[in-house]
Amino acid sequence: MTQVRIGIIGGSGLYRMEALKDVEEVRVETAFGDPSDALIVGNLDGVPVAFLARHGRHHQLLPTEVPYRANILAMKQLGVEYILSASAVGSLQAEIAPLDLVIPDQFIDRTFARPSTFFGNGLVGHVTFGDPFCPALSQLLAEAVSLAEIPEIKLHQGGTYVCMEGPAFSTKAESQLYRSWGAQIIGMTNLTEAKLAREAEIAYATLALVTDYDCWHPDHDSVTVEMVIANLHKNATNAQKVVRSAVGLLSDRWPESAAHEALRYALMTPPEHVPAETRQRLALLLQKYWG
Ligand SMILES: CSC[C@H]1O[C@H](OP(=O)(O)O)[C@H](O)[C@@H]1O
Ligand SMILES: Nc1ncnc2[nH]cnc12
Repeated sequence: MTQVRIGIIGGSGLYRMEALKDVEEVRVETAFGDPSDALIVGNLDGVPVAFLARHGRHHQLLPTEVPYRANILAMKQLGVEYILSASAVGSLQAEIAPLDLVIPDQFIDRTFARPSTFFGNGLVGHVTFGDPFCPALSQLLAEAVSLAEIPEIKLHQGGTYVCMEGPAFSTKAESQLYRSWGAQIIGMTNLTEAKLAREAEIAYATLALVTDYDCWHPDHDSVTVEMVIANLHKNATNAQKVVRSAVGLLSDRWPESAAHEALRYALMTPPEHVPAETRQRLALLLQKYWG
């Protein structure tokens, strides 16, 4: 199978990368089912990458329905070591305005109806997740924003992303609660993806595109899909420029990441006590340590 080291996951409003050349649609089957869509393998300025539309190319999958495990495992099967994610988010703070960019560094997990681990079925593992985004990859993404020279776009480096279950947006009481917790942005997808990427030893960073003020701001209307889409259309081109320059930087540096060794001290169950079927299903993640 084609091998690529860089994966790109596009969220709401980013269903394809226009600058991708020599594209091939790869239907990847995984032990956790089919990914959201075919992976689009091609090259960005000569660098091989694999692109995946998180909700499917026609946006058919709810945040709860996205097959996150299959998506991450499909990336791993292609050889991906770094994932750049692009996501639409609401702002929970006045100084983070619609159309701004945020590179988050923390999460608060409010999801409750989706699998978020590869472990279980006789294999217990606990990965370190204190820094849920890869700091080196996030720093590189910030440099890519400067390199992309996007006029009048403000970048916020760092920030806490509240990951809610959805699909309905938050109530005002919830939105105020998250503000009181000091969180900066809100979305419905990234926590699950980042956790699974960590378990798969893939470095993960997010470029968050702010589309709205959720529903807490007294001077702005509550978020609607129409609002999100209108703002995404305005900055989807910017997102692609940033991702493109990030891929260029990444292919020069291939930074070290603690994520690449995340399973070294995470596996609790001795291999001889793990059911053969579970070992088989997770072979790609375990083979480095268990042969
Ligand atoms: C269309 S608004 C809500 C939707 O947008 C975000 O998606 P993604 O993270 O894939 O860009 C948010 O998480 C919700 O899924
Ligand atoms: N306000 C919001 N809440 C949750 N997810 C979002 N995605 C974009 N805006 C959002």
